[in-house]
Amino acid sequence: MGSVQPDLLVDPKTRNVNDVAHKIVAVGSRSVDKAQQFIDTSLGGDKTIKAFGSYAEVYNDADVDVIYVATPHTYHYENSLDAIKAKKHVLCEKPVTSNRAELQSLLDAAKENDIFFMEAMWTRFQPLSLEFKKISDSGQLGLPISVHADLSGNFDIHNIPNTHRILDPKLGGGALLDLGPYPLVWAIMALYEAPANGATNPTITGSILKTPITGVDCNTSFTLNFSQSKLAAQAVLSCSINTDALDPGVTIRYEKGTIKIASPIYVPKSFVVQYLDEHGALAKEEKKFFEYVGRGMHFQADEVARCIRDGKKESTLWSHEKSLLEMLIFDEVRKQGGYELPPGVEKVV
Ligand SMILES: NC(=O)C1=CN([C@@H]2O[C@H](COP(=O)(O)OP(=O)(O)OC[C@H]3O[C@@H](n4cnc5c(N)ncnc54)[C@H](OP(=O)(O)O)[C@@H]3O)[C@@H](O)[C@H]2O)C=CC1
Ligand SMILES: O=C1OC[C@@H](O)[C@H](O)[C@H]1O
Repeated sequence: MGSVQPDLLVDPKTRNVNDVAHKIVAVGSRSVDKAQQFIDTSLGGDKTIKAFGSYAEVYNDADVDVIYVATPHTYHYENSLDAIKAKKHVLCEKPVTSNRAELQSLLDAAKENDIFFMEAMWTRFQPLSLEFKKISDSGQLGLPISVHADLSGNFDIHNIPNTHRILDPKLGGGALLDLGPYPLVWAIMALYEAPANGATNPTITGSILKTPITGVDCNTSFTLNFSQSKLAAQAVLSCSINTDALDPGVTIRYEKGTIKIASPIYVPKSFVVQYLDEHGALAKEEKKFFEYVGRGMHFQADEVARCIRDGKKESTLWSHEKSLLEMLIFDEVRKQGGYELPPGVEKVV
């Protein structure tokens, strides 16, 4: 089961949104009882929501416009493809697929079927991120020089079953695919999207330490050099499944200042901007706080609704190009780190 649904119940007016609204029409599960249980426990028992015992029934329901895919990573490709073939728009959880080839195949199918498709990179749409982007891109801090970002989580890997999605290689287990999208989204926002970079791809170096429990990546770090444009900047990114997250989780240094993003970096509630004087000493510090009703997943849902209303097939803020870059980076880091998914798991290679 996914996690965007409870946020869809929040009145959009609480976040000053008046132009779009959301309605949960159906919940699909491999078990109808589980679908009904989710409706009862997470969606207030709303009798108007249909409980289906298969995903196909959701894809084929005439009242459904958009499918939210929130199965384990290695099922995103086939679930999204089935939805697209049924002519439904798709919001698919991160990481969007197991590899870049699967994503390209999905994007081809979305184009052929004239369907909107977006990876659920919810962090990109939060008000904090929009405010961060204004400051970062304005030039008031000068050019960005480096991004240090980490997302780790202690999943108690010695005590959870090997079949847990975080440990099972068949489900794309490990740190990179699950947690890696979040340090990466900050590097993409600060560096890839920086006006001076002009959407130029970085060079990629990755290192992986695997857990002997199942062989998935336990501690992964990757660096991205953005130096083929007017920018000369480096992102140093990391993720682990056996330790807690750093706080602040993201530090971005610029020629004339620093921005520190509070943990958790997937839904931060504050950041600090430090302005340096001409001697490099701290001249001024500003802290910005963000509050809203809900967990913060509704902002991406608003984007999906607006794009579909306006006939768009992709979001500008989290475009297909950015998801493709993400998968290119993850493929390369897994290659350099020697983490191969079991044969047959990747449906397109
Ligand atoms: N944006 C965010 O903050 C978050 C995003 N995620 C993303 O959402 C996805 C799902 O994560 P999470 O909910 O923790 O995962 P779970 O392991 O809890 O699986 C979610 C559901 O997927 C269904 N499912 C379908 N096929 C399988 C299978 N072979 N094995 C196990 N479950 C299967 C099950 O539903 P059923 O039996 O009802 O069909 C299950 O309840 C991941 O890709 C993750 O990256 C996760 C957490 C937070
Ligand atoms: O998307 C996510 O965000 C929070 C993490 O704890 C979780 O494992 C991940 O899937």
